[in-house]
Amino acid sequence: MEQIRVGIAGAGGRMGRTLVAAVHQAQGLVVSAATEHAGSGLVGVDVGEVAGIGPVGAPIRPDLDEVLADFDVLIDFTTPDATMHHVRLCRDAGCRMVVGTTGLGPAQRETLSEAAIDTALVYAPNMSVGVNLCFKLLDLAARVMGDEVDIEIIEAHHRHKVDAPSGTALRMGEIIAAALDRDLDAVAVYGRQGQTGPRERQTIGFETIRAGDVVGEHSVWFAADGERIEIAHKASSRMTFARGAARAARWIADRERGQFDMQDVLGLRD
Ligand SMILES: NC(=O)C1=CN([C@@H]2O[C@H](COP(=O)(O)OP(=O)(O)OC[C@H]3O[C@@H](n4cnc5c(N)ncnc54)[C@H](OP(=O)(O)O)[C@@H]3O)[C@@H](O)[C@H]2O)C=CC1
Ligand SMILES: O=C(O)C1=N[C@H](C(=O)O)C[C@H](O)C1
Repeated sequence: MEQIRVGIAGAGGRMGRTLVAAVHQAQGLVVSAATEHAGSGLVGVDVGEVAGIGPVGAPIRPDLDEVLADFDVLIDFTTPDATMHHVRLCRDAGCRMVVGTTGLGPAQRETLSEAAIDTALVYAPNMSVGVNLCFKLLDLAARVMGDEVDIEIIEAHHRHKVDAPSGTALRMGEIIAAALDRDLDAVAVYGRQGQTGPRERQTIGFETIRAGDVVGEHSVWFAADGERIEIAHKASSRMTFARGAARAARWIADRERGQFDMQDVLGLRD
C-alpha cells in the first residue's frame, strides 16, 4: 500500500512536535514536509530531530508554498492567520487539510467552508475520541434535561493558551444551544463579576481557567434543584489530539472535496 505523505505546519509548536511523532508512528502515513514561521530558528533543521524521534529527511521550511508538491495532506495546528494563509495555498493546490487551530472568527470559518468547495478538509476544535464522545453525550443531556437545569461550561488550559474560551468549550456551547433551539450569541455569558442579578435559566455560562501546564480539561454542568449531572473530559497528553489528527489525515486523504469534522471521521454523525 502506498504511504500517505503528511505535511505538518507549525512543526516546532507544542502540538506540531507531538503531531510529527504521532504521524511517524501511524501506519500508512509518513512525515514528508514541515513548516515554521519565517523567523524561526528551527528553519532548516530536520523535523524529526525537532520532535525528538531522530531524522526523517524533512527539513523545516519557512513557507508552505515551497513544499506544496511534497505532501498529500497538511495537518495545521498553528494560529488563525497562519491557517488562513495555508488554507488559501492548499485550496489552490488541491491539497487535503486537517485543521485543529482554534480561535477562528466567523469570516475565517467562512474561508474554510469556501475552501471545501475545491478540496477536502477536516476542521475540529478537538480531535480526541473522548471529547467527541462527550459531544454526543452533551446533545443527549441537553435534550433530556436542558430546559429544567442551569448549564455551565468550565474549561482549564495551560498558561500559554492565547484564545478563550477554548474552541472545544465553544463547540460544546453550540451543540447544547442547537439541541435546545437557543441562539448561542444571545444566551452566552462569559464569566461573571459584580452585581450580576440572579441567573436567568436560558443562559449558558462559560468559565475559563488558565494555569500551569494543564493540557486541557472541560466540564459541563447541568444543575437542577436536588441533582446535578457533570459531563467531563480531562486530557493528560497532547498525544490524544495528535493521534486523532493522524486518523483524520488517513480518512481525508482519498476524499475529493467537502468540509468534515471528527464526528465524520469517527463515524459518530447521526
Ligand atoms: N483541535 C485540537 O484537537 C487541538 C487544537 N489545538 C490548537 O492548536 C493551535 C496550536 O496550539 P499549540 O501547539 O499549543 O501552540 P504553539 O504556539 O505551541 O504552536 C503553534 C506553532 O505555529 C507556529 N507558527 C506561527 N505562525 C506560523 C506560520 N505562518 N507558519 C508556520 N508555523 C507558524 C508557531 O511558531 P512561533 O511560536 O515561533 O510563533 C508555533 O510553533 C491552537 O490554536 C490550539 O488551540 C491544540 C491542541 C488540540
Ligand atoms: O490550546 C490547547 O492546548 C488546546 N486547544 C483546544 C481548544 O481550544 O479547545 C483543544 C484542547 O483542549 C487543547
